[in-house]
Amino acid sequence: MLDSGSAVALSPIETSKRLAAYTAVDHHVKPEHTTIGIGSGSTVPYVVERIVQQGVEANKNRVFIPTGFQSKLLIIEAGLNLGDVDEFPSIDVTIDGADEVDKDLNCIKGGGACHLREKVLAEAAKTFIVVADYRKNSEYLGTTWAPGVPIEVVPVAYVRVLRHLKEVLGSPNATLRMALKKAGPVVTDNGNFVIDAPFDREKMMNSSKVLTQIKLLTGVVEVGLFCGMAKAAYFGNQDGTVAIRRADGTMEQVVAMQ
Ligand SMILES: O=C[C@H](O)[C@H](O)[C@H](O)COP(=O)(O)O
Repeated sequence: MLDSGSAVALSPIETSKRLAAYTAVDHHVKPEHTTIGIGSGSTVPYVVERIVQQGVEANKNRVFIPTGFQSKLLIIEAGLNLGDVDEFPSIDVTIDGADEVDKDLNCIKGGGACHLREKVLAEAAKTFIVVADYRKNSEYLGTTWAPGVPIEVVPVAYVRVLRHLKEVLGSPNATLRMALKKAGPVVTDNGNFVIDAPFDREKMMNSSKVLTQIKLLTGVVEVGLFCGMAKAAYFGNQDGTVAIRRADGTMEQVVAMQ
């Protein structure tokens, strides 16, 4: 799982993900960091790959905290020390993927239904960094990520929440996320369902308001809108560069180290 960077030729998209992940690790996972949050999705394996490349000595006293089942396996398979956020509630740096990131670093997350634990680890971190390929780099949320805002909801409340989203909050196409290789809905690592709720451009331009409105609905556990949380986002580009967008408004384009 973790040898994708060496012998196998990567597709342009995978190469972009790897560029972003490697650069973010090089910039933010430093020798003095001992607690590191590992996010979910298809970009994060490259984060783990780069951390492993820092060597056994660098990693022997570090603890890695996963955001779900997938990242837990990644940590174990890489031979890194596994911890949990209830034991390590303060994390030096968390690096995670995103489904879309806007110009102010607000993110849609939860395409893999992991956004509850991801948000816990993002909040627990002194530094929260996002890594993604160039397709996720948008001016406004909802531009390229069509399914909508992922919402984790307790099963007993999903019908009520869906109705409220459609009839009151202005998301007429909100749907319960269905599993692909199982009959019935996607069930999260926490035993809950996921609703995907698309909103129009005008609403998504004020994503913190959308977040607050949804979060107030009874039965909603967490919303896949991460507003004002990321310190920086790293986007791997097709030309081999990485675009870095920081929370302080600065932007930079760097040539990535392989
Ligand atoms: O629930 C899943 C997460 O929020 C992922 O971090 C997100 O879907 C991005 O995944 P990928 O790196 O595969 O695009």
